[in-house]
Amino acid sequence: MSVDPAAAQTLGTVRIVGTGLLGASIGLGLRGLGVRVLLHDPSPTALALARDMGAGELDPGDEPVSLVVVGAPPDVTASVVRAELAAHPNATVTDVASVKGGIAAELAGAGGIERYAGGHPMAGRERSGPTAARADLFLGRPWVVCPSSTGQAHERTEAVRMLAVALGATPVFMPAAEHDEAVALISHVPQLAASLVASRLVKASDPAVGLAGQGLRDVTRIADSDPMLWAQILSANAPQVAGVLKELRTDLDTVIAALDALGAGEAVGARAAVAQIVHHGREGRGRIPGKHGQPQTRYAVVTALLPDQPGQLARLFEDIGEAGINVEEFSLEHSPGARVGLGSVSVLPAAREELERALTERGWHVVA
Ligand SMILES: NC(=O)C1=CN([C@@H]2O[C@H](COP(=O)(O)OP(=O)(O)OC[C@H]3O[C@@H](n4cnc5c(N)ncnc54)[C@H](O)[C@@H]3O)[C@@H](O)[C@H]2O)C=CC1
Ligand SMILES: O=C(O)C(=O)Cc1ccc(O)cc1
Repeated sequence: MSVDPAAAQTLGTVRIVGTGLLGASIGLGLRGLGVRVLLHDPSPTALALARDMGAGELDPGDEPVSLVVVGAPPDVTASVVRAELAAHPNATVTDVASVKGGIAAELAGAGGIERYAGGHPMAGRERSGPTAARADLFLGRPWVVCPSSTGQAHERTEAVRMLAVALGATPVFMPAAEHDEAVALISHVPQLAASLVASRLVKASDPAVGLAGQGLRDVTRIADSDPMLWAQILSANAPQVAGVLKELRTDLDTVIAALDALGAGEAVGARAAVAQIVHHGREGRGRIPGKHGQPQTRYAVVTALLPDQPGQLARLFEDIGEAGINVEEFSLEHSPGARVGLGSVSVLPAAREELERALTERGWHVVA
């Protein structure tokens, strides 16, 4: 999946209201395709940062726009959409809020509602604000489009579909209620599960936490998310999320009962119950689209062992630079007290072999 300059050309001038992670990422992606992007945010800092990052220009306020994208927090999205519909009487207005049903209900009967089609790119990060924005955030990701009525004019939903296609996403048309049920299961409960598991660590002993490996990091990655944003998302989708959690509670009760039985020595059937949960988990994970349930790989990752000594990171980057390879992303995994860290260098897939060879030649231990 790649960006689509032809789709971008159909968009006309795009106004982005709310220039945080999502708004600035959309701006960056569209600017890269030559679209005129006008930015607005009540926070002067968020606005200036998005402009400085190249997400668009400050909206002078007197230019006609074809499409307005609202990237504001969920709890103000409906009122911002309403104001944008009124201020831009010919524009299509869309938003990117994570929950759609409440916004659709709040907007029922609003002036110009026939020009609004909600959206939700299924792409994000655990960081917020324009400095976390990236033009390639939406590549290969679903982008849900929720028409505001069954008979909505094609040109309105088409404008939102083209926005998604331009940014390399896959548009998926879905009614708001169906969307909200789905995201409770695939996004909101996983967020809570990550937060609940990570919360168990707060009072854990240092030696226990020191044993942490990649499994714990994988399971808790999104526990780093913004509490304010998630309080809004979870409250906007409360009944749907609670429904999934109740099913989860039934499963939890089954595992707890089995483990209690094992602990008490009355173990007939208990091992089977535990194995069944793990088996079902494998079955469920197998249903996640993408290779082995992983998100589509944009970059190849080469991991090198880094001795825990001053200057090693600088030496690694110098060696990569000398090899003429561009680093797209970098992460360092290092457990306190460990004598080595793992430096993961993300590069374009075509550069992977060359990087492995260059690092090995320069004495680095590249981890398979
Ligand atoms: N963070 C994520 O991973 C994802 C978030 N979303 C949705 O995208 C929307 C934006 O989220 P983020 O970009 O992560 O948040 P963010 O916190 O990075 O950005 C939100 C921006 O909206 C601005 N804002 C606040 N009140 C406003 C108002 N009344 N009018 C206009 N702008 C206002 C803020 O100043 C800030 O710059 C939310 O509705 C969220 O549900 C959707 C997909 C993924
Ligand atoms: O980081 C991830 O994997 C996410 O799933 C991020 C995310 C957060 C909120 C959304 O509404 C959509 C996507």
